[in-house]
Amino acid sequence: MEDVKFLSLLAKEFPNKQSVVTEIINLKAILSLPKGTEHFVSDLHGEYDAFQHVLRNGSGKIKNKISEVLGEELTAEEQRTLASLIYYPKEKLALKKAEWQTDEEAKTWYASNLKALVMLCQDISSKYSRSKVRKAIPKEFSYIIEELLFTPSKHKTQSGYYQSIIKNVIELEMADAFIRELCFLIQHLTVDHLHVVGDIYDRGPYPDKIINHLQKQSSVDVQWGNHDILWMGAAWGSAVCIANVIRIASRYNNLEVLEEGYGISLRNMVNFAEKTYHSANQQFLPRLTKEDQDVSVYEKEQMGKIQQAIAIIQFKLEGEIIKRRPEFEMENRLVLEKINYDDLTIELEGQRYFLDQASFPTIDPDEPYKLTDEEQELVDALVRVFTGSEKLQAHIDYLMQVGSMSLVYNGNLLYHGCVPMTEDGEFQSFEIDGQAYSGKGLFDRFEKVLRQAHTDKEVPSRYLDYVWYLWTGKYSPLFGKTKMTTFERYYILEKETHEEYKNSYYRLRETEEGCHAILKEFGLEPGHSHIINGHTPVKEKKGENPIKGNSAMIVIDGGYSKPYQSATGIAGYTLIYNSYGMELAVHEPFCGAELSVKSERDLVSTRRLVFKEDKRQYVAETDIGRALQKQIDDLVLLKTYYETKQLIERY
Ligand SMILES: O=P(O)(O)OC[C@H]1O[C@](O)(COP(=O)(O)O)[C@@H](O)[C@@H]1O
Ligand SMILES: [Mn+2]
Repeated sequence: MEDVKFLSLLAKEFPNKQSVVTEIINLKAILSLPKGTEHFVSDLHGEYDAFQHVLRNGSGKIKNKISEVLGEELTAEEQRTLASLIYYPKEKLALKKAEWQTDEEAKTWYASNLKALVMLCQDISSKYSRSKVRKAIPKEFSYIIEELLFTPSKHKTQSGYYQSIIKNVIELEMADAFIRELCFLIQHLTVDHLHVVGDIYDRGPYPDKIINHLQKQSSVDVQWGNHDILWMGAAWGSAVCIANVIRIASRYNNLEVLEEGYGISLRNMVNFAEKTYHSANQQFLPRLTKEDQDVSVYEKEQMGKIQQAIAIIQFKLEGEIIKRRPEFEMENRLVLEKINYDDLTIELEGQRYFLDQASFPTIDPDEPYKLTDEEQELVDALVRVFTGSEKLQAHIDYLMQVGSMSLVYNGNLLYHGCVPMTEDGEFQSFEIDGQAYSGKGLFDRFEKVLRQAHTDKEVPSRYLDYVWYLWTGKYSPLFGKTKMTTFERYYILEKETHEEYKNSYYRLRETEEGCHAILKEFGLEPGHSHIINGHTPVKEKKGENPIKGNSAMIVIDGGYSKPYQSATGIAGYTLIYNSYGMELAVHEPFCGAELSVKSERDLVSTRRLVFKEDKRQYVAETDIGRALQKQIDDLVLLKTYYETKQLIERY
């Protein structure tokens, strides 16, 4: 019965045998195209410019293509110049223009570069169906680009057809705009699908711009990271998530993203901090990068006071949650009640520590977690502005739409943090609403929790406590450490108290056995499948290897976050998976678009092969291919139906 219903629906779209046959031919042609290129990035942490750069050069893939297609016609230097033109067409054209002495020189340059771009575009687009390429071509030049890409080239080349189009583009002074569009088309077509393995937010200046950019891309998915969760919770009205968001923004001199990016005024916050804290403890001063040289002493002090004021609010709000949620087992984070407010010391795990530069003007030692009236007012107002920011809501809605806790895509498993494990390699269980979950089940249950908190957003959802747990709880698949020692790092000089011990997962993932157990848990066959993991910066400098478990896992924490680059020694990794196999690209710190264009460096230092396919992969072997095959099977059924009907009608 269901089948009949389905076929009659399908028949509405394909009303006769001819239309069915045409569609089957079309779909079968797509199945025989090479598998599209997947690009994996992670831990972008607001570094929009560096992220843009990686997208523009396709993690080094564009340079590869140039050498493949034009290696015999262009010198190495010419190839570098062409690559840099493709990454930054506007900037490169401006530089070139300043170099030309005569019109002739300009014309020759335009002619040869346009020819090279067209050849490249032809090659790259040959991997896609015509309709897909057509959708990617900018309207303004669609006719010319389609002519150049789709007309069989042999005799057109001979007859001077291409040359004539190119000549006219130059003479009609359309060359600049045309070059720009061709370059963007090449960038766009080089990668078919983008995976963002979490942590778009925090530490860097422009997470909002990253999301704006992702929204414009056609094929993207996101695996939520712990920092993204914080912003989700904040958008849904979790006061404790809001406090963390503001604390981290002031810690990294990024309050602008709140004020300008999301229209969230912090005026009351600033006033409160200035009035309540007379000077900032050194540990609360912002962590600045090279770009922040012009921040004045006054501004630093002010950010320090904000960080301090909001950190205390955060510790109080955390205390309330920990008390009402004993199942979170976070009593060790009830720090404010462990303080001796007379001599400013704290007892942690049987040891007494002095609190450095501490002052707690808003804490009542008898009720340390109680917000003062002023703090309460401030928090209520912040919840109103966060939940009222349309832009923030739109960005978080988008993350909910394209995101998930984990993803299985073309046989690979993607997630940001970890699959919590016990010391002896079992999947760690955690109770949600009184029921225990572990492994994949835990991921799925947490995803449900988040979707519930998202739809509940009119009333502060009771699930918000779990949203915060995902940020910081010891069995959170997005955190993966025993505790977050924020308090200790602000107030205690003894470094041993700052230690955050990693879940056994991080030891077990080094082994093939550990990785295989995870793959199986998520329904994948060890062997061909890989785990793509973000979250922990790989310290290359100390000899750590991003490829783990005998190549079953690749950790691609991008290391985009500038303050973390001194620890990793590089600017992180990205991964490319195309029809020939999987390759890891190692990036150098981004030096800014201007310098990159001038020096013609693409900043991909090395590439490492993760694995090579035995034979080239085609769309038929991908998830999309399998879905298309299912459509073909249905259409074949419909075709048989039309044929049978014809026969019956005939006799
Ligand atoms: O470097 P900061 O700003 O002090 O942040 C450190 C905190 O960030 C975390 O590493 C979480 O952030 P990541 O997801 O980027 O690792 C915590 O474990 C740690 O307490
Ligand atoms: Mn993370």
